[in-house]
Parts: sequence; C-alpha cells; structure tokens
Amino acid sequence: MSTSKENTLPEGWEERMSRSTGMVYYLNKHTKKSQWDMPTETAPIVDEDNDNEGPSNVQCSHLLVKHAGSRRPSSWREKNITRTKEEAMDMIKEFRRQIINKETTFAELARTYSDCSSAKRDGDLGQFKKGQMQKPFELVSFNLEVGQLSHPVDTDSGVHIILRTA
Ligand SMILES: Cn1nc(-c2ccccc2)cc1C(=O)N[C@H](Cc1nc2ccccc2[nH]1)C(=O)O
Repeated sequence: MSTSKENTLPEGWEERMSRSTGMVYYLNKHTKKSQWDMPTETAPIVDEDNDNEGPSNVQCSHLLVKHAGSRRPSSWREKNITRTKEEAMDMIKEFRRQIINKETTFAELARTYSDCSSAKRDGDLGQFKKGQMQKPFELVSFNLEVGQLSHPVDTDSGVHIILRTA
C-alpha cells in the first residue's frame, strides 16, 4: 500500500501529463526544466546547463598610458617613455574625470593620448574572448556592462581605462 509519503515528490517538483503521449513527466518549478524520470532529489534552483557565466566575448576600447616600467616603454606617440607609473596613473585619472564630466569624449582622448597602436581606431580593440588579453584587463572587461567605463586598470603594458562597447 503506498503512503502519502511515497507519493510525495521531492521539494520543487510538479507532476505533469504530456498532452501528446498521456505520459507523466516532472517539471522543476524553479528552472522550468522537465524530465521523464521520477525525481529523487529536491529540485535544483540553478540550471547547470544554462551558462550563467556571462558573455563568451566582449568588445572594448581602451586608453593606455605607458610608463618607464611598462613591458614595452615605447609607442607611436613617444619613442622612449620615461614617465613614472604614478604620473601615468594621474594622467589616466584626469582623462577619466574629463570623460565622466563630459568635457571631452573617450574616442577623442584615446585617439590623441593612448600609447596603444589601437589609438588609430579610437582605442577599439575589437571583440575578444577570455584568455586573449592580460588577466587584469580581461577580468575588468568581462565585468563591465555595455557602455560602462572602468576605473584605472594596471597591466604589464601600463595603466588603462576601458570602455565596453559590445
Ligand atoms: C592587444 N592589442 N590590440 C591592438 C590593436 C587592436 C586593433 C587595432 C590596432 C591595434 C594593439 C594591442 C597591443 O597589445 N598593443 C600594445 C599595448 C597594449 N597592451 C595591452 C594590454 C591589454 C589590452 C590592450 C593592450 N594594448 C602596444 O601597442 O604596445
């Protein structure tokens, strides 16, 4: 004899009847995923198959100010870059202040002052995936919303501000 206990589904599941086959299936009330097999565990709240890991690639523009300690202290702007890291950080903070206050645009400053060769494209790096850029740059880029401007980011190349564009 079955008791009400044996007929009780684990928490979070609902028994449904397939309209097409008349067969019973089970619906996870949290994830709305269904299965034919009778569940034996409480319904998972997170859908493991759904990639909640955010975008697989992003598009960003950046403005880079190199310094004497940069991996390659040279750029299209300046053959031999001697500024200190502190001076580079101060420049980047001033550029960010001007952009936030709408005194100028990101594109205008990147085109004029960025020590990256992407300056020719207003700092646009195109789309990139995880694993392509230096880790500090990647971590910030993949945690920006589209249209968001980063705080200063320190990499072996120098000090950046990053604008996510897609
Ligand atoms: C990663 N990358 N893309 C371009 C680029 C992209 C589009 C058009 C022209 C250049 C340049 C670079 C590059 O590494 N430039 C380096 C400086 C640099 N270091 C970076 C680290 C992270 C992200 C961008 C960076 N850019 C340089 O010119 O010395």
